[in-house]
Amino acid sequence: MRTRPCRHGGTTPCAARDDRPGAGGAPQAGMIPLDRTAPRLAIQRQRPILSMPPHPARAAYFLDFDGCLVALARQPDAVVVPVGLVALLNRLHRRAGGALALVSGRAIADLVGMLPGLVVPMIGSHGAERLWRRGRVERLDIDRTVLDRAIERVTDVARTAPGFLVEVKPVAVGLHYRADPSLAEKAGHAMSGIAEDAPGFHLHPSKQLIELRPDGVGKGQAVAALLTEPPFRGRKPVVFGDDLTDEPAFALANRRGGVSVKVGSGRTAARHRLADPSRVRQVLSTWGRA
Ligand SMILES: O=P(O)(O)OC[C@H]1O[C@H](O[C@H]2O[C@H](CO)[C@@H](O)[C@H](O)[C@H]2O)[C@H](O)[C@@H](O)[C@@H]1O
Repeated sequence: MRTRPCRHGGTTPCAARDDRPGAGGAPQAGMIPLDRTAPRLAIQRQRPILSMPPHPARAAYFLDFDGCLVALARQPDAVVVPVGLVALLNRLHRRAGGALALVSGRAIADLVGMLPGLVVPMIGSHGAERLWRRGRVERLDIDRTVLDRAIERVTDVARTAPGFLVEVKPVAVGLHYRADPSLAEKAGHAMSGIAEDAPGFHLHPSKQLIELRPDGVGKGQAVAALLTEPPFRGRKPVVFGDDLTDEPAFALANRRGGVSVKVGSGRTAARHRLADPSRVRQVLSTWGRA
């Protein structure tokens, strides 16, 4: 294993790879299966997103980060935040009367570090963390002993191949294999074994990453909870995301008569699709000025 640490405590060399579900994000042996109930890709039935943008006074925006607002990178700390992204988000947040939140799988500390000056509420670690106002992170209580033991074991697995990278979060741990997608199956088996000895946690497959995260968290629940509180309450959810973790939030937006937007290719329950993060930023920028 190479010993260049990433900011999350992991080590590995990485290279950008294909991120379509099925190209590393698809279930591998030992991994949680994809949601088979999600509709097949049906671009022709998806509506153009700008035809009827929701009025910012009636919308509540929930925005995913990696692969949605910013392009995916070879490893978590190699992501490039485009100039103007923070200003764009702050502007739309203002236009929406504060009803805009980042909803990410990342740790909040990571998001805060990458987005200096951002004033919007944040959901982190797939819903296990929340930053309502800058400076105070609410975090789910977990069994620290269980997680620490799992982190040790995931780190041991990562030592077996240079293509692995461990991401340690305050309440979760992830094993990345973007540098070597052929490690998907090995990662799946190893993480399944670790999850068996981690009561209170479950596996969550992501893009060339498998995470062990606390039970009961997910973006669907996180968005539903925010929608019970002002300034989100009573508004139509507008959800943007690119990954499996975003699907429950898409489904919620659909149920509540909101807008769901999948970024990139792959099966989804979302009713709209945009090609990539640069299109997402264009659309949000237009909405922020409208
Ligand atoms: O919910 P998100 O904001 O999309 O976060 C999901 C995970 O994103 C990060 O991993 C992904 O992006 C990395 C950087 O582009 C990439 O190297 C990796 O392969 C992707 O899986 C992040 O590191 C995770 O903590 C998030 O859960």
